Amino acid sequence: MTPTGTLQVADPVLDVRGLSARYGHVEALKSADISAGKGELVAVLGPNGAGKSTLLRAIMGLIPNEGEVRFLGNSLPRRDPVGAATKGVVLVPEGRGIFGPMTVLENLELGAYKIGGDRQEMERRLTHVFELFPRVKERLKQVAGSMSGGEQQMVAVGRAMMADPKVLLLDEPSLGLAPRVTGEILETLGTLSASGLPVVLVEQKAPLALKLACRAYLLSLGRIVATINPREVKSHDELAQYYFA
Ligand SMILES: Nc1ncnc2c1ncn2[C@@H]1O[C@H](COP(=O)(O)OP(=O)(O)OP(=O)(O)O)[C@@H](O)[C@H]1O
Repeated sequence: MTPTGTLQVADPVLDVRGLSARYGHVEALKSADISAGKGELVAVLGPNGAGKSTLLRAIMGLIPNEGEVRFLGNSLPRRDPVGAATKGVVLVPEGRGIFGPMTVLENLELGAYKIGGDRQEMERRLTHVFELFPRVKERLKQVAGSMSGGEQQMVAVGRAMMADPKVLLLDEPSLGLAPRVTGEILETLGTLSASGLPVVLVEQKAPLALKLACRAYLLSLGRIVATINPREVKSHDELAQYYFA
């Protein structure tokens, strides 16, 4: 796992400028700027309640927001999550959001609902998911809710890939998972970004995310307080000043 890319993105696929969001009186996100270009995996780090999930929800238009989200050079409408997903901005939410009573295959096929009855395209996308997560292929008929947490996360990422994303947003995919399976999933995200797909990874486990990311944004109390080049972080203690500020 090696960091790729640079701190400057010339032509970002996703370019978030001055994005703010509030819940009632709580200003959860304050004028955040982040970007992700082709082949980049960028991490969003920060302690509990820093605003990481809010940032992803605001990018998707799931919550009221101010500011601008530019995607492939055009502004996304402020509150149109379905439109954003249809264009290729795809979120793997915290908690995975898979449909427990449905089979693994049904969950995956739902991710590609846009293509309708095009079986050939469906098979092509499924093959790609099986290459990424061979274990998923072995469990296609299993009810998704009966899988382990790690397997469910693989299905969640797989379902997002079935939508043929142009940028992939993930909210703490490692939550509650054992280190080995977390490593497997993060390594797959590294493979995806190396193949060109921009990935925005919200993660509390900073050391893991920094191994993969070309750039990390540190959120604290709703504000991006640092943009980090992971290659320049000598020890995790350097980040602690922001976590405990
Ligand atoms: N639905 C909501 N209603 C009111 N306040 C909320 C809501 N969701 C989040 N908040 C508040 O907004 C702030 C940011 O929350 P957010 O979930 O974005 O943080 P986070 O960095 O993702 O935290 P965690 O790592 O614990 O998931 C917190 O103060 C939180 O309490």
